[in-house]
Order: sequence, then structure tokens, then C-alpha cells
Amino acid sequence: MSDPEPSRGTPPALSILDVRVEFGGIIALDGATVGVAPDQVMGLIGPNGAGKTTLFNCVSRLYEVQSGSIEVHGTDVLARRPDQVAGLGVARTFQNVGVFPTETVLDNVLVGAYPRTRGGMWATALGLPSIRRSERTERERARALLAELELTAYADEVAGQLPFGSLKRLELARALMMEPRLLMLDEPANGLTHGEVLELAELVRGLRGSHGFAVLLVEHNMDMVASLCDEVTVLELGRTIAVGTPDQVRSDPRVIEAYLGGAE
Ligand SMILES: Nc1ncnc2c1ncn2[C@@H]1O[C@H](COP(=O)(O)OP(=O)(O)OP(=O)(O)O)[C@@H](O)[C@H]1O
Repeated sequence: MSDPEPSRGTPPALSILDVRVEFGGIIALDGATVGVAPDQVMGLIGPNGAGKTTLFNCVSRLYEVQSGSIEVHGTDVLARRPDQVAGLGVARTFQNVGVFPTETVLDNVLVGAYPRTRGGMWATALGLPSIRRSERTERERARALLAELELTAYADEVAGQLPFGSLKRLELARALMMEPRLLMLDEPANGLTHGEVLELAELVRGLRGSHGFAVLLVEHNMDMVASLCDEVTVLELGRTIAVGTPDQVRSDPRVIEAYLGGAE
């Protein structure tokens, strides 16, 4: 089991402790606890409505947390604004693919560089040399990522033309432009064929090796979870009910009861 305590040695990539979130009368998270060690791939599973996406939105600071704590690499996320979270090295993809369909694939990847660029709108508008230089560098990085994700052939095509599996890789490329130390993936296997799921799992594993980030993966697809995750945290009704390897949680009676509704 991973250690969510930030006090010993290298702090975890992500430490979510006892988080509670309420929307009106609905309790979405009720003491959720998740720890992701540096370089670890942690799965986050649970039945529909368990609170997985809500947890992502808390880390991104899109939702307010009523109580509990969230730290990324030892830094208190809840003390930051949403626009400061990327600066902590956090990148995410969304459940529904969110690309700009009429922009080119390359430009879609470059959007991921935005939180990193300095100088602001005026420096960009004035075309200062430092900005031109940094734009050139970002373009080179974007092209390198497209090559790594086997999207070079599509670089100058509009993103809306891409096959679905390629769109998923485009989202990944854009997230990697942010040079994340923690990558949060929200149901990346959704809509992919079995073969594409295994390919994507292998791709993410390879990228983790070459770029060195931790992953928090929300996923219903158990092939993806089993082939990618070092460990899995299980949520039920906003609470953490189990943590362990994919095999351990799969055979945990509480998980079977909650997640599979006792069907297995
Ligand atoms: N913005 C919101 N306003 C009100 N209720 C919300 C909001 N977001 C989530 N909820 C509620 O919080 C609970 C947790 O939802 P959440 O989407 O986080 O679950 P999930 O585990 O991601 O589900 P799924 O697997 O279906 O995506 C649900 O009861 C949901 O209806």
C-alpha cells in the first residue's frame, strides 16, 4: 500500500487525506483518501457516482473541498488557485475528449504549453525576441511529442479529422507539453477497442518511463487497470474502501460487493 504521509523521505506525488465534498444535500466525497507515490501508476476505481471525477476536480481546484487535505509533491493544493495547479506539475485529460476540432493537431498540442510560457499577452503581441525564441522551442517540443505518440503524420491536419484512438493520443501529447510530474487520466480507455486499450496502456507505461511522472488513472476498463496500474484505490459512495494491487482488490470481498454489486 502506498504511503500518503508526506513527512517521510520524498513526498508522495499526490496525497489526498480524508476529503469531504458536498453539493447541496449530496455528499460526493466522504473521507476519501488516496496516495500516489512518485513514479507510481495508481488506479482509481469504483461504481458510477463513487466520486472519482469529483476527486480529480478537487485536485484541479475546480471544486471546493469542505474538509481534508490535498498535497502534490508536498505542496498544499488547497491553498492554490485553479490556474496555479498546473504550475505544481499537474496535468489531466478529461472523460470526453476535449480538442479544438478546427485547429491543427500541432496547435492543439501547443495549447498545453500555455501554462509554461512567460511574458504574457503584451510580450507575445510585441513579438519580443525572447518570446519568439520560446515559441520556437515549444514548437520543437510539440513536434517531438507528436513523434513519440506516432502522430507526426497528422501534425498539420485539423484535429477534428483524427480517428478516435489518435484523438486520445493527442490529448496525452497536450498534457505532456505541461511537463507533468503527476498526470491524471479520466477514463482514457472509454470508447477504445480491446486492442487499442492494450496499446494505450503500453504507451502510457513507456511515457512514464521516459518522462518520469506519476499517474492517477480513473478507469472502468479492467484490462486497462490490470495492465497499467501498480496499485488501485477503490472508492464507494465517496469513501476509500480498499487499496492494493489489481489482483488484490479484484479478490477483495468488499470490492466485489461494492463495485461488482456482488455479481461475481
Ligand atoms: N457539480 C455537481 N453538482 C452536484 N452533484 C454533483 C456534481 N458533481 C458530482 N456530483 C455528484 O457527486 C457524486 C459523485 O459523482 P462523480 O461524477 O464524481 O462520480 P464518478 O465516480 O466519477 O462516476 P462515473 O464513474 O459515473 O463517472 C454523484 O452523486 C454525482 O451526482
